[in-house]
Amino acid sequence: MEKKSSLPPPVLIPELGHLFYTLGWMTGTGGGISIREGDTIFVTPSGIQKERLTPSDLFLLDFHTRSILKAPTLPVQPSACTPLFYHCFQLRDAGACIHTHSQNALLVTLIYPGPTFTITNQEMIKGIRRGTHGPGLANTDTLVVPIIENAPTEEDLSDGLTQAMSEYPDTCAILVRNHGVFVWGATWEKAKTMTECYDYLFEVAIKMKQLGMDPHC
Ligand SMILES: CSC[C@@H](O)[C@@H](O)C(=O)COP(=O)(O)O
Ligand SMILES: [Zn+2]
Repeated sequence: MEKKSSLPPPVLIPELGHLFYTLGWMTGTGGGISIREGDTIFVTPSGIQKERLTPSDLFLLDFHTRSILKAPTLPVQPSACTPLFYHCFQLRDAGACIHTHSQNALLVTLIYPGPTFTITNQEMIKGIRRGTHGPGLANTDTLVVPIIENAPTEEDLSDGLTQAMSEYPDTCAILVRNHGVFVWGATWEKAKTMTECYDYLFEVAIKMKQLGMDPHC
């Protein structure tokens, strides 16, 4: 059983931003984090260093109307990823969504030129769920992650993201070529641990290919 965090999202999100920056997932202001708590969506501000966020930097939005309930005092907009986070909340019933610019995520989109990343026979596949609320996969299952093409703005990724969500109903992640990955989960803990498992598997696949090995065996 997972321990429930008592940290409110405005405290938790800056902590996660700092951690993800140290992992190289959210450098140069890239990436984003959003958490849903009931009818309130907490989202990172646009263009702000993720490792330096404070609780007062977070936006609070209404889940149904998308209107801003609370904004930082700084002249700043909610993350450009906000429409994509909403797709995760509204189409996949996510409780949290993490967008990283991890180089592992980016590189697999280059070494898998087709529409999906796949890997099998890895222990860490067991850390990924079949759909937002489904059971964990088996280590012998083939993990499939759709890859969509990048676009000039984050908002332009909406069509590709929603199409991939409907074509791959079991996935909890979507890769964006030359860009990064969106991962969601039922809770922030599940979104975080699955992002870690996905990133680990992306890195393993890159290294296997470098060694001339096949990630599908
Ligand atoms: C380094 S700029 C990256 C952005 O264009 C975007 O891809 C991103 O991930 C973050 O957008 P933001 O609006 O700052 O939350
Ligand atoms: Zn991005």
